[in-house]
Amino acid sequence: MEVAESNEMTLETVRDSLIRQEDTIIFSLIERTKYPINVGAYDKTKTAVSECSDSLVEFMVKETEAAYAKCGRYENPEEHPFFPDGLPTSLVPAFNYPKILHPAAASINVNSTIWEVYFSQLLPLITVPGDDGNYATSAVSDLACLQALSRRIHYGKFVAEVKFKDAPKKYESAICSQDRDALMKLLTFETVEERVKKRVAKKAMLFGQEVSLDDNYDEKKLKIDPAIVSRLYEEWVMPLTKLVEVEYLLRRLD
Ligand SMILES: O=C(O)C(=O)C[C@]1(C(=O)O)C=C[C@@H](O)C=C1
Repeated sequence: MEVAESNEMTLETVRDSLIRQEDTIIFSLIERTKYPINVGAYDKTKTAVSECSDSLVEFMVKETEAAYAKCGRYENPEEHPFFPDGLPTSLVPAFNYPKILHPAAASINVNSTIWEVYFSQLLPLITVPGDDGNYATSAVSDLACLQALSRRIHYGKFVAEVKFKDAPKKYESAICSQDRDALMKLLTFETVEERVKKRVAKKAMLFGQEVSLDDNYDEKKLKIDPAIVSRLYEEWVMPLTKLVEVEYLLRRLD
């Protein structure tokens, strides 16, 4: 299957986009740290929404995504809903997005894994225990984090497309034999990953600093632990991006 030229996308430009997206992710995580974990927002026994028995956060995300869908957000190949079933159709004129990806890309959505990892592992690391009742505000903040992470992780489709276009021969035999491990090896650049981990830690330190015009403030007090941000990238963000890359490449010759 032929896919259109990658409209000037290169490995450098897709990596630049991933670097820019780090800022969005780190700022959204910093926002979420303002509130304690507020399990009430996720616990169906505490805040289940009466009509549908969803947790508050599920309800909010579904309702928000329905509005986004009507505005055409999910027509954009960079955007992926967390609850794709039964979304309304877009009510706005279609925009002609450049056809960069293989059509099979549309079937790849790892948001259910991102959701699970975010609430069970990531959130407890970046928040303090406790409950201040700010459930709706925390849930809005969660959605911002989830969307930023989802966009970054699914950007793996574009990274994989550029890698494939740059060196189709390198990937073809692993794709033909549907060899996930071989694909994973081929697309991994350990030195790049090391730089990503260091850079996100540095950004977390810079973005999370107190800024004051007074002399007596603690400039070492950080809003988020840079080591945790680095760990999130190492353990979840990069592995899930690579999972998306593998899933994409497996279908690239369909
Ligand atoms: O930059 C790449 O080549 C990517 O595929 C992205 C990424 C990442 O998630 O940051 C993933 C795999 C590589 O090993 C390095 C980095």
